Amino acid sequence: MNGKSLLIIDDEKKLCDLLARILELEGYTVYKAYTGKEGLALLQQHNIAVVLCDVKLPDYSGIDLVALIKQQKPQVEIINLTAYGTIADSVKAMKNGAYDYITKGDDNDKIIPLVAKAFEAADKNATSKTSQLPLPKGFDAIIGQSTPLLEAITMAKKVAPTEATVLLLGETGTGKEVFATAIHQASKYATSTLMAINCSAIGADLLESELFGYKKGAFTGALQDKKGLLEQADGGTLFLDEIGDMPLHMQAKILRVLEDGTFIKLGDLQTKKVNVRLIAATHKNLLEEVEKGNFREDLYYRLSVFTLHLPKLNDRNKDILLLAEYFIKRFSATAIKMSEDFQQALLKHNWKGNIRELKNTIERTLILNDSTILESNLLPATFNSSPANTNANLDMASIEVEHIKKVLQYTSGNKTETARLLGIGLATLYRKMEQYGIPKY
Ligand SMILES: Nc1ncnc2c1ncn2[C@@H]1O[C@H](COP(=O)(O)OP(=O)(O)OP(=O)(O)O)[C@@H](O)[C@H]1O
Repeated sequence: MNGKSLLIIDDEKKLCDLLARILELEGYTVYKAYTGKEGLALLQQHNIAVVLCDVKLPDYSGIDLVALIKQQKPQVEIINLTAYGTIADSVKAMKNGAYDYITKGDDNDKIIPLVAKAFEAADKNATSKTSQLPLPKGFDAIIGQSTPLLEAITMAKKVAPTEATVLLLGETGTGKEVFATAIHQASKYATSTLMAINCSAIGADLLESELFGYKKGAFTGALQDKKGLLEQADGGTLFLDEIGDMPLHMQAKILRVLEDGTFIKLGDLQTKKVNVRLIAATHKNLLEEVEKGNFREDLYYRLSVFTLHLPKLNDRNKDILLLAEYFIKRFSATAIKMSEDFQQALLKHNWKGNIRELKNTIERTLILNDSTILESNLLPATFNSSPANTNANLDMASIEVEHIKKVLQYTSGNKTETARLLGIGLATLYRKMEQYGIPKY
């Protein structure tokens, strides 16, 4: 036994048992589940680091399940098992954070090394949680000194100790979740938990059962009663990210929670009451969504009592270098400075992905960097307007190969993470790996 635990979720019992035997012989402790629900329950009960999961399960789509597992246990790595014809689904699942996928029957010899790699990545996830710098908490985690950001912080500090619902508006990567966490931590609800869910990441049915919970027998596969996030957050805060994507019928249920704290579990007849503070966020213009009929007007007015607008990074230029320095310290153990050119390139860039993009850019640059000074040539091509090396395509290709390999090594072969750091789509990464003959692991 190597003491490492994994979970196989597959409704094809024979295949599930066979895989379990193969992996047990490798020394893993293997848990088996034939439905998504059983799998989720086992994940809560045991210290499981890697999940092998069928893409098509009787009660869940594997794509939704990946998002859900990643949301509940971000350190866990998931390998999808696909049949021919469902590879497109697997690529979607990887976008939701799956580690990799493997074709059933065809790839048996690949399973063992892939599982070993996934365990390495899961270990890394677990340890990276405790990075060199102790992570600042609450409002201290919000880095920046620009006027629009300081104004947002002042407002957030005022509303935090109250019971008011807060609506956070801002483009992707502007720090809505960071603000929601800070508000929770500075509130009386901080003695209980902050539960968060992204309403756009999972399908409508799953979102409903995750939020409101269900009674045993409410639908096929509801084998036992399940508490929803609302109940789990009782006494604490529920953060509804991307609320603009919540289906209309669920908006009605959320409105009721806001009005009197009550809701009904799926398959239940009785009303439950909770004391939960709601924080919602969206990058959408909710008024426009109201006009289009996609968002309830009454919920909009209920939510927008206290609205906080988070500024785009380009509207807070003063913070770009401050944030860059902060991320350098977080990601690097040694003292590293930015050259003047590097700083200018950061200041001139159009940060469409806002702080998330800046954070990823710094992380990527540090991987490539071998010196104590970050130079602008380490930045992706979109940052440098200087004429590119026109010498030969071959050179560019070999640089690209080296770069992809370096990042793959850094992420222990995690393709989703690699694509994220490279700033390209997953399908593009796969295409490039195939084109350049870069081994999958
Ligand atoms: N002011 C800040 N100081 C330090 N880090 C920040 C700040 N704002 C955001 N970040 C970091 O940037 C990344 C994106 O932030 P966050 O997830 O809060 O954005 P978001 O607006 O919720 O994005 P999305 O709408 O895509 O969910 C996170 O890694 C977060 O830690």
